[in-house]
Amino acid sequence: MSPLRLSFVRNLPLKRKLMLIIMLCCCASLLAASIFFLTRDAKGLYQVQREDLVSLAEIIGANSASALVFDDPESAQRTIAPLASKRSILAVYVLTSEGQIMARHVAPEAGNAELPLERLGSSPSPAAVLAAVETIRKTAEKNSAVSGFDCLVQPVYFDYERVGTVVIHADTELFRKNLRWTATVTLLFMLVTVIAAYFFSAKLQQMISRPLLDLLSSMKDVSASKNYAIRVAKPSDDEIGLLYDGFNEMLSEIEERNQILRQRQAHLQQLAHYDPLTRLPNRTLFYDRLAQALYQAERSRQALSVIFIDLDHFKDINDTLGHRTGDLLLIEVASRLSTVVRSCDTVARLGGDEFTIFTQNVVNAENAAIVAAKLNGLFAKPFHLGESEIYVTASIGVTLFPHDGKTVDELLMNADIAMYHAKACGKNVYKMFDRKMNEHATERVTLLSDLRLALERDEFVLHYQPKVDLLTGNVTSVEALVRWMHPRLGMLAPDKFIRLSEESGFIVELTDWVLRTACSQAKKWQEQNLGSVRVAVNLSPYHFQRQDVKEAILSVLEATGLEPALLEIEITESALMQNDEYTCALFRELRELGMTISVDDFGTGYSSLSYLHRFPINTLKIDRTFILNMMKSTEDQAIVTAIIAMAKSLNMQIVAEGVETVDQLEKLKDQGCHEIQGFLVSRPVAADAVTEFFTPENHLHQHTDPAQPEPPQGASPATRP
Ligand SMILES: Nc1nc2c(ncn2[C@@H]2O[C@H](COP(=O)(O)O[C@H]3[C@@H](O)[C@H](n4cnc5c(=O)[nH]c(N)nc54)O[C@@H]3COP(=O)(O)O)[C@@H](O)[C@H]2O)c(=O)[nH]1
Repeated sequence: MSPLRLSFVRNLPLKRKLMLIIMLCCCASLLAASIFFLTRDAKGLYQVQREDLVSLAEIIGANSASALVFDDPESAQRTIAPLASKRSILAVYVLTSEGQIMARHVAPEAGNAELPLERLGSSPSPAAVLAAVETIRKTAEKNSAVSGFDCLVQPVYFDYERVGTVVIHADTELFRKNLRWTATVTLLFMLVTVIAAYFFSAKLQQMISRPLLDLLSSMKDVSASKNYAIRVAKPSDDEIGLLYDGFNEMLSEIEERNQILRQRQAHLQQLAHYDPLTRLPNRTLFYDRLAQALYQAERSRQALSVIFIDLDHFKDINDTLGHRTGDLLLIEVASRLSTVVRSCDTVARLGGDEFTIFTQNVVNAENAAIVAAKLNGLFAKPFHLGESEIYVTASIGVTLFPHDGKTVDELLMNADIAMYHAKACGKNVYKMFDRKMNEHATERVTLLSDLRLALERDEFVLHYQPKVDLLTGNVTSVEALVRWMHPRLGMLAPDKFIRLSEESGFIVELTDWVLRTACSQAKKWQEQNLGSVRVAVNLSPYHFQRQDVKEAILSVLEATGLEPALLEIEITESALMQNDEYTCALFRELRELGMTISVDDFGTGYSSLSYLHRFPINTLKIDRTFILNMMKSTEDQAIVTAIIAMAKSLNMQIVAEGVETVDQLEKLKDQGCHEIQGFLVSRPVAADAVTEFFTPENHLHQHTDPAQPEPPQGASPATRP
């Protein structure tokens, strides 16, 4: 079959295909059966006719044998005369063995038939007769029943000797009639059977195709409705039933996968839009909601406030009490913040300890300030975090739409700027945004870009402040304190740029510079025969985020040639607690190399006695706020006493920072403090002025005036009486 036909069949609907197959099979088998039976019937009919002819010929032969022997044509003619009444016999000839026709009977109906012996004429020659008889015999052997007549050549014997031949021509009409009848019946039977087969196959194809079509329609339903909970009822237990089972199983699997996908999608949605720790909306969702709220507010001409909240000293809490406590604090803060706002407002966590809120339908700035004050009040009560109870404050910045800004970015930036101002104002307050604040922010950005160039331009300078032994009055070491000679703003103190350096990551480069400059200066002093002047360098907590602090310090020592024993590392209490395993190991190594490790601003952090004990620390420097207040506050006095006692019990050296008055000095002496540092001795001075600390006349006992200003670079310590 051509490929075109095949594809035509292949593309037929299933029920047509089934019908076609059934009908083809049925017709083919009927045809084969009909041909078989028709052939068999034809053969049988022909056989009967032949047998009749043979027995007739034998009878004629037997009766005409004596007539042939005795050459009696009349007797032979009489023998065949009764055949005239037999309509099926067309002609009968009795021939002598020499070829003479002794008797003949030709029926009138034989006129149409081309009888061979009749074609020879009325007196044929014996040879022609014999030749014609031979032809008839050969024809008879071929069973030529369809040539219009049948013939038979039968030899006649007398005493086992052939005496003649009987030739019979019979009419085959009856045979053909019978055959036609059989064929007609067969055809009719075929027709009836085909019709029956058609109806039967129609039923059968329905049995097969209906469930398949039903399944197909269910599939379409599922596909259109996307309802994978649909199940199809199995019509039977055969292969089609299995197909239904398979379909149902597939739906169950899709449903199950969809369920998982939905869960994952919901989870992703949650992750994409919510902060996993506090479950508050995250930055993305906050931006989105704020954008929508701004759109609404603009249409309804209403005001809206955006509030930025940043926890004060959150890093210290994280570093000292651990990240778990930090997390608990954030969760608790989130829950407190949510109590203040209405359901139409949004509280979000932007990241770290930064929270944002927007409140809708704000009547005026006072209204927004009330909310900010309420938020501020949330931090008045302590936070119970596991076993700890701590007080935490927050700095809050508030900005208003449309007054301060119109876009999400603008408003968030303003609220952030206002929050920074709240921090700068001593923290634990809220500040309403003011356009002037922008100028400060711009200044900050300018300062940051200046900062990056300052190293190249050699704008940093170190001042040194001495620490004096209270027993001997001698200077034990000098602390290197950086200053920035800003080309436009003049001499800037570290509090103007250290935090900015830390936030921008510049602190690493700056600390490297301070370390290198301080060490090479200390080496110079040594070479100037001032003796061994130990120099103390402040390391920022951010500096410890690099893992090669030790290598950086050693390479500076190697480059400058300073002995490790002449270097003191100062680190704040909060930095000490951060990354404690690493810091502890680092300090141990630095101490083993001979360096001194001091903890700066001690008392402001949260370190416990047991915690401190684990660190290889040489010196504790009591924060200057305690020294400043110790004369008027018994509490601060008690803290100073406790710190001194604790340090002594841990065999640590004690330095009191910020000593400005003789009273403070005397008190500290009484308490058994080892060293002091402060304006009473000297303000930080330029490197050249340091030499004076080491002359005998510049002894502690001569220092009296704490109020002198910080001297210009190169000036000598102004504290000498
Ligand atoms: N990471 C780094 N931090 C540094 C570096 N240089 C300084 N700093 C830190 O900056 C903070 C401010 O320092 P500074 O303005 O230099 O102030 C120091 C002294 O001037 C001041 N001081 C000393 N005595 C008195 C006093 O009697 N009264 C008074 N009101 N102030 C006084 O204290 C500062 C030194 O303090 P400390 O470091 O805690 O010993 C300051 O925290 C510096 O640490 C740097 O290179 N890297």
